[in-house]
Amino acid sequence: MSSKFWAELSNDYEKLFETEIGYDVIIYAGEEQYVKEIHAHSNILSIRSQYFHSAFSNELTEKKDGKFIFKKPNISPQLFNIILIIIFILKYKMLSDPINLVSFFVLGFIGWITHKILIWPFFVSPLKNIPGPPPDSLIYGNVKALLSIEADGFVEPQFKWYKKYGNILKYYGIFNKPTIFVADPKIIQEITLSRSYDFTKPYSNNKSAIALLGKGLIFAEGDVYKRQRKMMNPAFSHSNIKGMVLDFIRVTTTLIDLIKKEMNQGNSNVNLTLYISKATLDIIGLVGFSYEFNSLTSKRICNSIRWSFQCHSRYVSRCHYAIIMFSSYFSSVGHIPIDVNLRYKEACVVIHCESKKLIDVKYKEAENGELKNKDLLSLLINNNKTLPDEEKLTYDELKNQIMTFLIAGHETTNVTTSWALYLLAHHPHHQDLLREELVKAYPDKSQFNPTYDEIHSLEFLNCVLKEVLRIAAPIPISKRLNLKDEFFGKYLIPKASVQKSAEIWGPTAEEFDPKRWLDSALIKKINNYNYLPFLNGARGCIGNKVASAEVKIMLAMLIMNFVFKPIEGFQIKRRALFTPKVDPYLGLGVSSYS
Ligand code: HEM
Repeated sequence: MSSKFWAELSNDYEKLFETEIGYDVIIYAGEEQYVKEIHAHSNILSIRSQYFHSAFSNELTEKKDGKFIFKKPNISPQLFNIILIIIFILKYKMLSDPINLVSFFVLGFIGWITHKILIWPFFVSPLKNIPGPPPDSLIYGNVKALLSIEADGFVEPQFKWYKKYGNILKYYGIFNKPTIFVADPKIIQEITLSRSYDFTKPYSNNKSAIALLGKGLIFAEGDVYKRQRKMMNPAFSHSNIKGMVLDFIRVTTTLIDLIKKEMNQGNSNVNLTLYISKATLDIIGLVGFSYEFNSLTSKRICNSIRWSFQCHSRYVSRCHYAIIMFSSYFSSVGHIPIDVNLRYKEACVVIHCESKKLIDVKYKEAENGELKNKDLLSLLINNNKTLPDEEKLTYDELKNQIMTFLIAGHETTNVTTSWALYLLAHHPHHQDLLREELVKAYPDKSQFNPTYDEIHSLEFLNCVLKEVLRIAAPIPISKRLNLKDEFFGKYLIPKASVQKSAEIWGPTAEEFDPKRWLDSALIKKINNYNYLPFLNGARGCIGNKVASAEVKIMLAMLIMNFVFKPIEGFQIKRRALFTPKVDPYLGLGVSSYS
């Protein structure tokens, strides 16, 4: 191809941008992992990279008042590319020279792949000098190591890297995409607190989750996010959460009855995974939207339960994880009609229909005045009615919060309770100490009916929960993408690493020891940036008080009723995916405590 060809192509490209999305366009350069301004369209390389970029990404960013904001292109990138191709074909009469046309695409593709996998990550990327592990493979970089199942306790792979390479390191993602891990409390403070709005959740990684959850509080950004969070904060107030305690107790009582029933049938080794998962689903159904999933007691798997479990099992499956990773490069991968994609799509449709039904019922009830229930959704609807139009949540935004609460509030508390029981079973001394505290406070367990404040006044229970969240954080990684042109492109904040650093937690940092939370010298060293199971700052977990009260009540009631022990010869591993799960399941020896 002649330089004239590229120069003219450059003009076409520029015109297209000018007419369709304005001149001052910033490309969110997926392949380069940092936002880059297109200063001029004269450079052949940048045109090539923009062209290929636009073929594989679907978001563009615009600069306004010095800030980068995400902007959907007026035309889809796919359409954009098709238009470009048609222009080439018409302009250069490529159809009359098919060899030329094919070689254009083949060479372009080979060049792009070589640049992306072999040249850019090692020789061009601004991250090239940051230390970190070498890639294990050209295709999946270090991702396989990150996803490996941990058999030796709770030490995540990134923690091993962090020990070797320091608290700012780089690993390679799919196609050797360099990604930064930060375990430096000062940088974490900057990202989560002082400049939290300069760092967004990376859209390309979250496309699949957004299809499921919609842009509720977890995935909203910018001003939309601020409006949603401001509007939703009051629903999570201390006084509202106090009212949820009875629901936590009611569901846990059913859970205890079921475990007792299984024991009465002669089973002393119990698979607790499904019980706990169902209990936390029932709880979030009640406190989230006064919805009776009754998953613990119902034999029939009704649609609503099926969609929830379906999306979890799909969502965490390795195959789906691989698809999520690859679809951040090739969005069409998520549309290939294979089983995993079809079932995921089906789950999304069912979820949206169920959420719509739920919200329509509430809207109808709300026509007759204020909703009486104190679940989160009712509180949001009541609050919404009082707000001026510009502050209100739209119908879709409210609908998206249903799935947001369900996913954010079910899996996290499920995983926390499961690991708490596992750890207490493996540390019988701490299990005994906890039971001692509980029995002292509530000698008659049938009268266990604590208030919100009473449950938080139990000191050792508090230590146990904090330690579980430190050693087995349910969300061990938060991903962020900088919107400003930073030296580093993309930050991954491995909470697990700051939460297990020997510098802060001492030589027993990797061990489960709830008593460390009684050490006043240690407490002085702990801050919001070296202990962050709920993250902190503007995007910290809105449900942290709900979660703490819920897990504490479940644990307290289970420990007052049962003694948990490991099953000899049965090995439990930690599956290092989104919320690290118990693998294959939480099997524990259970005996009654009376
Ligand atoms: C032990 C249980 C829980 C843990 C450890 C936890 C942890 C977290 C973390 C780390 C984040 C920040 C994620 C990120 O930005 O990368 C988060 C966000 C969030 N969590 Fe939780 N969570 C828990 C329970 C809950 C519950 C019970 C609810 C709802 C009832 C909830 C609702 C949310 C929501 C809506 C967000 C998004 C907040 C925002 O961006 O403003 N979480 N959670």
